[in-house]
Amino acid sequence: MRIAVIGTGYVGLVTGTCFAETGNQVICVDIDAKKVEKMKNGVIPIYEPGLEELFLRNSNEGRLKFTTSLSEGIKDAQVIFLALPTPPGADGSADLKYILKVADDLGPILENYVVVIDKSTVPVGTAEKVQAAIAKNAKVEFDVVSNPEFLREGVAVEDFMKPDRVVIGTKSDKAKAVMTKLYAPLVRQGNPVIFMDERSAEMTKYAANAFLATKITFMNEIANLCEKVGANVDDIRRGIGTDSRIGKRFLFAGIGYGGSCFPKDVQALEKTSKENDYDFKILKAVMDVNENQKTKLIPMINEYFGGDLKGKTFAMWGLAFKPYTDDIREAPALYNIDALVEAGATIKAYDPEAMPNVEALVGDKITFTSGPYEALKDADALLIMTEWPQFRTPEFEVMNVLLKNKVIFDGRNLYELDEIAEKGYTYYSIGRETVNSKQ
Ligand SMILES: NC(=O)C1=CN([C@@H]2O[C@H](COP(=O)(O)OP(=O)(O)OC[C@H]3O[C@@H](n4cnc5c(N)ncnc54)[C@H](O)[C@@H]3O)[C@@H](O)[C@H]2O)C=CC1
Ligand SMILES: O=C(O)[C@H]1O[C@H](OP(=O)(O)OP(=O)(O)OC[C@H]2O[C@@H](n3ccc(=O)[nH]c3=O)[C@H](O)[C@@H]2O)[C@H](O)[C@@H](O)[C@@H]1O
Repeated sequence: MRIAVIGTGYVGLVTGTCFAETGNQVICVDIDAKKVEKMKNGVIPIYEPGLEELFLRNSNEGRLKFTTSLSEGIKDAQVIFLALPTPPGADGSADLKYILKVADDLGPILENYVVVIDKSTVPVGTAEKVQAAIAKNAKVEFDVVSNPEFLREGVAVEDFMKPDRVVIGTKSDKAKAVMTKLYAPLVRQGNPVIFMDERSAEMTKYAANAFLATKITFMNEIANLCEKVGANVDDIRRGIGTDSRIGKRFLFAGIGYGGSCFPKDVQALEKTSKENDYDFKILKAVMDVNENQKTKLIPMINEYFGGDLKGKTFAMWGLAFKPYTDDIREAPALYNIDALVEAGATIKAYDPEAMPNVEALVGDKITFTSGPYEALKDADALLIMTEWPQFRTPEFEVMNVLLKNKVIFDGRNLYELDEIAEKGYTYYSIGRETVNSKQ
């Protein structure tokens, strides 16, 4: 099939590359000329495990091409994916300006029947708006389909190639047939393609993200209560996760959910509720709890240092909103940087992938180190913000020498309490008893 993908961010580039891998001819369109030039020269603009290999293979074999020209990109396309940003507008609702601009531009240049696919996360009713925007100037028949994406950053290729399910919202039989053919190679393992109407597909995406954000937040509240009653949230997680009705995944307590999607999508769904005169109380609580959770370690740090952080130096391990990505959008680390710097502290940070993005954002507000141990040198304490695997089994003997105080504030519960007590560390984590080894 001939495919155009408009927007080459995390979703667009993965979509384009993976569909090229399944044998389609793909042209990716982006307005960012620098990015397109890079990709034309075989340079992948984002870090996503496993993507580069597929990107290079399909580019070299001529199935994956790049352009800044919408008309060149969509010429002869049978399907057009819209993988454009839908950031929060000033009032919290999803801003559709990128989507509707491209829809406006598409109308006059369509030459044959085409299926236009909303891959972006968009509020209920957007397919109809896109349909209307294209129809204003279109001279040919077309369908607009809602096909939300459920991939996670860091495992995007695997999620895309082996989806738990594919959701397709359309009432058109013609579009249904095209979509069935397109996804056939990805759903061979028996994972279902679920057809529904456009509005239900749009709502499914928000329901999935809001449910997962709620699940995490529920565990964060259990963790907060565990700290008060002297229970261990990791035991609770094991104790409830084994119940197949609850499930083992997305039960990890920590310093809140971040990323480009959960925060904005929960907010946008709450906004949709409000617009429809529905008071979605759980969503409001989820946002409220998550806001506080992000800087949950700060009072603990203050407690340890007697309320005065002026002149203190903190080593920070992890900046990305989660491991295996360089994405720092809504990363809890950023909120902690702000709070600590405001309190007069200095931060030396290390992250395997996200440092360039943080540097571009905060400049010399903090310093960056070339490895995790370098960050510890003369630091008053270690803070853990992201659970990169390399932080899980550090060399404590090396750490003992570098850190001024044997104290760790861990936002991701990387270490066992008895192990850390044995090493002589004072250890604050989430939803677990504090290990106090202070002399
Ligand atoms: N990042 C993720 O893990 C997931 C994101 N989504 C949704 O997918 C959508 C896209 O998200 P990301 O890929 O993260 O966005 P992104 O911000 O990484 O990429 C968007 C791309 O679109 C380009 N663009 C903007 N206007 C354009 C135009 N007029 N023509 C061509 N290109 C244009 C930008 O230059 C950028 O390269 C959002 O709605 C998001 O909520 C859905 C599932 C997962
Ligand atoms: O719409 C989207 O963009 C995507 O949003 C999330 O994917 P992503 O944001 O890439 O990352 P997740 O793995 O879901 O993690 C999100 C946040 O929740 C946090 N989290 C996750 C799981 C957990 O148990 N505890 C927890 O605090 C992570 O640290 C991270 O900050 C969803 O998992 C995807 O299905 C969805 O497609």
